Amino acid sequence: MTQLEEFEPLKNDLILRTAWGQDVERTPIWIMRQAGRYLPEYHEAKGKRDFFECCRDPEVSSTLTLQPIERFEGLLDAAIIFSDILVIPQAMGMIVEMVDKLGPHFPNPLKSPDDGQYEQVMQKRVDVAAELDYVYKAITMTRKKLKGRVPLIGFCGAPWTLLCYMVEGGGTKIFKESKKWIYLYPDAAKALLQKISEVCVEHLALQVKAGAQMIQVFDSWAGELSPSTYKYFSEPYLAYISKHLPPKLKEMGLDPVPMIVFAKGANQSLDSICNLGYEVVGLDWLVDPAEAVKIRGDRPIVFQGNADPGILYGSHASITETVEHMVKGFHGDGKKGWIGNLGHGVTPFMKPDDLKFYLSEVKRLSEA
Ligand SMILES: Cc1c2[nH]c(c1CCC(=O)O)Cc1[nH]c(c(CCC(=O)O)c1C)Cc1[nH]c(c(CCC(=O)O)c1C)Cc1[nH]c(c(C)c1CCC(=O)O)C2
Repeated sequence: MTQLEEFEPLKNDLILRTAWGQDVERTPIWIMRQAGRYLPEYHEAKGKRDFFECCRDPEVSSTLTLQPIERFEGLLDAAIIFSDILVIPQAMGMIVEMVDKLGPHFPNPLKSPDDGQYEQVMQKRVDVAAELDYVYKAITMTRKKLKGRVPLIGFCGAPWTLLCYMVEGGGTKIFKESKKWIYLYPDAAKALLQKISEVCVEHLALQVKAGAQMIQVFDSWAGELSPSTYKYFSEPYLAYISKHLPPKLKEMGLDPVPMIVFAKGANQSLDSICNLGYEVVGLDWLVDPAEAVKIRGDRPIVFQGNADPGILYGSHASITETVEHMVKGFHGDGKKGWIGNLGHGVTPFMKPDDLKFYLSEVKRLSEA
């Protein structure tokens, strides 16, 4: 039994049926970063609160999660809990701040295996349930407020992407520290990746226990690795998560949930990503839908994506054209195997009405 009694039954389970590989009536759709700064109501609800303060307040987090569901009523087929991938480094004992207009900042990033911080992070026994209790409270509260309108997605960052943030101390264009870790201290990097992976499994399992009905692992920096270093520093840990989450859920008396992996920029490894044990593989816009379908072959993998988010800066005619191209490419073999999304998140500069048009075009053209 995954469902706590107080949750209403789902009125729209299209995305779950699609993720499990069933034939469906149309393509379900949700959007990465569908909640956030491009929505005026986000700024209003957030007020003067700091970003992580919003994540830590279940009432605020659930309000922000529901905003796109309410604005785009009937056009989104899933909600994603308002939280961040960087709550895991925080749970592991690191300080992370969100600096306005700059993004995340770690005042004390991990510098080398012999700085005291690394030792501390590696030694710390992480009590995930206690540290991230606010995420689970937000999920349970959001499930109640959703009243079964659409399923709720939980998520975490992939070990490789989290390592990048923990050693860089924030965003970067050159990945100097991350590359130093893998090329100078590969064993220490692998030990850290393993430790992060274990926290990821626990965090995902507890999100499902709290009410998440599907999960996504975001490997936003997968594209910074070469095919061979990706195999060594990212894939084994993505595989660790997909291998250990289902038995962990079983042990906790919970039903399995569909798992999505999004390894942005790692399209050269798409064939092996299709073997990682996830039901759904998220695609960025650098891979053509028909090409991805060819690489998938007859494996029962569902794709998610993948229009260039930049189409939302363009005309409605170009949005329609892009959606037609995706429908043709992904639906080559019938109305299954595709969850609509963009190839990455919406940006603060996009107009909600243009996103609405994209959502309605996927709906219209995929059911035709
Ligand atoms: C890399 C990453 C992060 N966080 C996340 C990723 C993976 C996805 C991706 O690749 O974009 C994931 C994430 N972050 C957020 C969500 C919430 C749910 C949703 O998708 O709507 C999710 C799923 C909220 C957020 N996370 C963040 C915001 C903006 C916060 C604000 O300034 O109000 C939101 C709404 C902040 C954040 N958090 C992070 C960064 C780099 C930033 C700053 C980015 C920027 O300035 O655009 C780390």
